[in-house]
Amino acid sequence: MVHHQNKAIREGDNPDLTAERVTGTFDTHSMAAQIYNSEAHARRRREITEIIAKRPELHDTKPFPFMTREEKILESSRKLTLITKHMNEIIEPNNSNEMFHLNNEVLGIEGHPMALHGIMFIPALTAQASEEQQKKWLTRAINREIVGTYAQTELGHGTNLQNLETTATYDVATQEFVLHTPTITGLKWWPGNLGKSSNYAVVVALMFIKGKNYGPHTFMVPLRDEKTHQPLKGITIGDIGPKIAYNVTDNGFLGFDHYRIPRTNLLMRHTRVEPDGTYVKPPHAKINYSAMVHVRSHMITGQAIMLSYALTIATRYSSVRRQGQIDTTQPEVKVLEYQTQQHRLFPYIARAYAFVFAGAETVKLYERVLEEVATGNVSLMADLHALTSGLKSVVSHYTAQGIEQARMACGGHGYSQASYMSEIFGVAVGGCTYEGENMVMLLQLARYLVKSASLVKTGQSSKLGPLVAYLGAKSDSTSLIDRTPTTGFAEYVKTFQHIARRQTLKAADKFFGLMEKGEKRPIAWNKSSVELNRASRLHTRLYIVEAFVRRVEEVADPRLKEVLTDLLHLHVNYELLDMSTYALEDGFVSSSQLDYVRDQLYFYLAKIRPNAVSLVDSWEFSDQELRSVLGRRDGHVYENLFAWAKASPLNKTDVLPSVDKYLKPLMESARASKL
Ligand SMILES: CC(C)(COP(=O)(O)OP(=O)(O)OC[C@H]1O[C@@H](n2cnc3c(N)ncnc32)[C@H](O)[C@@H]1OP(=O)(O)O)[C@@H](O)C(=O)NCCC(=O)NCCSC(=O)CCCCCCCCCCCCCCC(=O)O
Ligand SMILES: Cc1cc2nc3c(=O)[nH]c(=O)nc-3n(C[C@H](O)[C@H](O)[C@H](O)COP(=O)(O)OP(=O)(O)OC[C@H]3O[C@@H](n4cnc5c(N)ncnc54)[C@H](O)[C@@H]3O)c2cc1C
Repeated sequence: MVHHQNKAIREGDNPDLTAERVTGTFDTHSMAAQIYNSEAHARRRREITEIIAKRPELHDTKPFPFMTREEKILESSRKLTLITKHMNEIIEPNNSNEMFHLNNEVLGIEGHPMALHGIMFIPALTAQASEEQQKKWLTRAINREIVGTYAQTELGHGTNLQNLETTATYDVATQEFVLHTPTITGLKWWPGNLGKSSNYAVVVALMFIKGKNYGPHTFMVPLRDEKTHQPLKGITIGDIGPKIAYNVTDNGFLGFDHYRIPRTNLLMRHTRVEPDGTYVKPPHAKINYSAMVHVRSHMITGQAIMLSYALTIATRYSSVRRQGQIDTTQPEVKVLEYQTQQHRLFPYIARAYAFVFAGAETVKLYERVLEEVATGNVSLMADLHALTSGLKSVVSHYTAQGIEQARMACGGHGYSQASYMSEIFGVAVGGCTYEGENMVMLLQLARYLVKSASLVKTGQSSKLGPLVAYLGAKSDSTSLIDRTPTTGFAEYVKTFQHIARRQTLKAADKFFGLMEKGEKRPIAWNKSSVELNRASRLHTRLYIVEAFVRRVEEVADPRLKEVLTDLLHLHVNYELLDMSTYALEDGFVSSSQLDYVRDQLYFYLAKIRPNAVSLVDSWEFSDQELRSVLGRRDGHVYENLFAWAKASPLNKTDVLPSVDKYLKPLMESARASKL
């Protein structure tokens, strides 16, 4: 048996796809170890996939698009129960990476009844509950004796947490907090799994003590009777209805009618309220926002994975889809031969790699900050908040764009739910909104950038943190791209730094200038906000490039290094062209340099072409995880599309009741009236 570099090759596969895999120049298992940050993790992913493949009870009973929402929820609950029961046979206990993979394989991306339990409820209790509170609730939550969510957003307010309407008013006499929803707009609205699944929630409410508003605080709140699952007295609760996607998750509404909880249900690791109502403030004003920072840190990787789902589907399909000719004397070509198709897909393949590398760095920083905050050191919280605010916005935006490009790259079949593209898009694009609407989060990063710009302007550049140190450096007079013999990325990085620095300082100038002219700070901020957000995007895109460069520098295997270097070349040239307005406007990059950048882009599209399928195969998504007929590993698309269509519920009978009831009588009466 021949050992190929691409480990996805199997006998009997579509020969067009096998031909693509044979040309791969690197070992896809080794690349998976880069993507998943260690050989051990990549291997464990494969082992988990194999275990699941052998357990039919963990497979979908029919394709998701053929199920109603109720059926999906039932099916997902069935599988969730099974994986909870057999968890220790499949994954290492409490290994969140393995749990994430297990969930993606078995439950899929549409959510499940405990989605928010894992991603926000447990992290909120871990970071914000005191040790005593953790003994009471956290172990039960981890054991899944109770199911919880994170209830913050309201019908009338999501972004602006200071204006939430849900109040938690301290009653000194009974040592209780009274939770209350004063209006319809104060109803909690959106929290995942709040509607039907959860019996507890970490609720965010404005805390009032003796008439004083202490702002948003987090409370552990029982919602439903643990035995009957009926809503408790004083609680109004339900599902908010179907959404664009993510419909297995019961996003919900919740209202409180003077609902009492003990004082000790305020999460008290960092903040306390004494029995007499004395407030002990936390070491950082935003420490209660930790569950949001948790998701923002992890969702970068989650988004990269969803982008890669779509790219795997589109790249594999483009290798088996033949349409038209390039040389009219030759047979029809694979659509992947078209430069336009490559230009549509390959830069996003590069972005997906860039995002997953940036995501890994973000999680590392998050874990460090988590440890430090637990010991009372909050010094890195602002940096982490700025970084994750920018990354969640930029990455979710390009992920949604990339998925949509991948869908269109599949032509008509991309529009069929057999491709699964619409669900992937729908779930991923939610990331532009949840955990802080993208514009709003870019503006959070802009606050940090403006402060940094002001250090530069006042000659205090030495005080800049490592993420923004480049703002204090001097630019060359022009970019040296194509003017130096170096083959590295230093000139590109310097060019991105120049662009981000110039835009940041310019936007800050605009803001400070407006204030100097007498505008109040918030008005000046609003009038500068488009320019400020441009700066935030450029800063974040620079960070992503740098994270990519750092990773490529670390890679030792020469075959991996070569293909990752090709991808990085593609990335920097594509990014620079995409932001060429900024590069050209002060003459830092000339139009002839941009011609060079364009040529480089086309060169690397062609160079990557033989590795395209191996680059997407390296993510090692199983067919079960991808849930896409077009993206099948074996490339047998057409026969399976036909089988999929035949399985459509509409094809159960030859004549639909709607035809019997309406169309037949309509046609008959039309015929009769002609007589
Ligand atoms: C930040 C706000 C916009 C404003 O908040 P405030 O009004 O309180 O701020 P102020 O104006 O008073 O002060 C600003 C000030 O505070 C600093 N700040 C703000 N936040 C933080 C923070 N978190 N840390 C540190 N500092 C912070 C800020 O920098 C300013 O400092 P300066 O004054 O010095 O400039 C706030 O209102 C806000 O955050 N709004 C957004 C609301 C929001 O995000 N809501 C989220 C609700 S929960 C939700 O949406 C859940 C969705 C979950 C969906 C499912 C997700 C599934 C994803 C799965 C991914 C898993 C993948 C795993 C993969 C893997 O890892 O393998
Ligand atoms: C799939 C999904 C899952 C969710 N899960 C949860 C959950 O589990 N728990 C939970 O509590 N919430 C959840 N949410 C809610 C989510 O966090 C909020 O919808 C999100 O934070 C945006 O807030 P908003 O809806 O109030 O938007 P708005 O703030 O009303 O945004 C509307 C528009 O106003 C703009 N805007 C608002 N404020 C400003 C500003 N200061 N400056 C400039 N522009 C501004 C925005 O950019 C946007 O264009 C979920 C939402 C979705 C879509």
